[in-house]
Amino acid sequence: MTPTVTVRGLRKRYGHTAVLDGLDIAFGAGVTGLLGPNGAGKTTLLRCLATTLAPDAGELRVLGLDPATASGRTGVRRRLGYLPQDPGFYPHFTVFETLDYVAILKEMTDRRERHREVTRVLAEVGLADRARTKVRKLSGGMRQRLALAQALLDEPDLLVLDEPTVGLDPEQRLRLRALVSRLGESRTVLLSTHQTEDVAALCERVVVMDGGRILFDGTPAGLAAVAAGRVSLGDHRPGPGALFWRTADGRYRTIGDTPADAVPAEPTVEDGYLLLVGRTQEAA
Ligand SMILES: Nc1ncnc2c1ncn2[C@@H]1O[C@H](COP(=O)(O)OP(=O)(O)OP(=O)(O)O)[C@@H](O)[C@H]1O
Repeated sequence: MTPTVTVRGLRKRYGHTAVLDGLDIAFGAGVTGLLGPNGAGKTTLLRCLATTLAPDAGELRVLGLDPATASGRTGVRRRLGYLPQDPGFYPHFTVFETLDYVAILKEMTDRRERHREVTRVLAEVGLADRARTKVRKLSGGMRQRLALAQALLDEPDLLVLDEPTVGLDPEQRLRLRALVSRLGESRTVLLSTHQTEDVAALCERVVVMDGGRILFDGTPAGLAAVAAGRVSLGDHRPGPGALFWRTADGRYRTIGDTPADAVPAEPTVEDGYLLLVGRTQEAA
């Protein structure tokens, strides 16, 4: 892998809490998913890469540039598409005006070319028929698609997407998967999510973070394999302390020690993630 993004010894703390605790990692072309519980440090890492937050210590190289310098930050921003967790839009702008405004900030000076690009990204996210709608009239899922559209403007080399599937209906989620996987064929896409199905379906690499550290870095199949031999299906309710739920066919699916009458089941990415994160939370 030729790294597009390199992170060495990255540290960030708020007050006495170390949110990123000496992180070392590199990312190359393709789609990488970041998983981790609330507060794990995913957004903090993505914000450092997107140059909206300065780390306390450590080295970053993003697209060959150093975000610690003013010229490096400008260079990264020119080639970056960033979907922040909480994008602030002007409610009285229309969808088209919002994207046109971001495109101007991205230095797209030719009006005709810029409008063509806005039209293209609107079609990519299925909002072409909403171009004249005011942002305040959009549904939550439509607003999320608008946020994604602004990240796609001007074909960025690096896409940083913080929880891109939040609020999307199943059809739009599928559409986003198709779009992101296509982009990942030639670019670096980093996305954070709580949806293990999206990771399994879309990401060739998954990184699990907790407490500002990396717990796992590998393929979705490798993360599922963390739970190999520790997932089972049984007809009887497991004892207290077990992590289980009743499935649609009335059987009990248990993650962890196999109850006496249960049979092994195929582990999923979610099972591996739950075991990994559960173990560290028990140890904490
Ligand atoms: N501006 C801030 N001031 C103080 N603490 C902050 C700030 N931003 C983040 N934090 C804290 O840093 C920690 C990591 O937050 P971060 O948003 O990076 O986590 P996350 O993995 O993205 O979580 P989530 O899945 O909930 O989005 C949390 O404990 C959070 O409360």
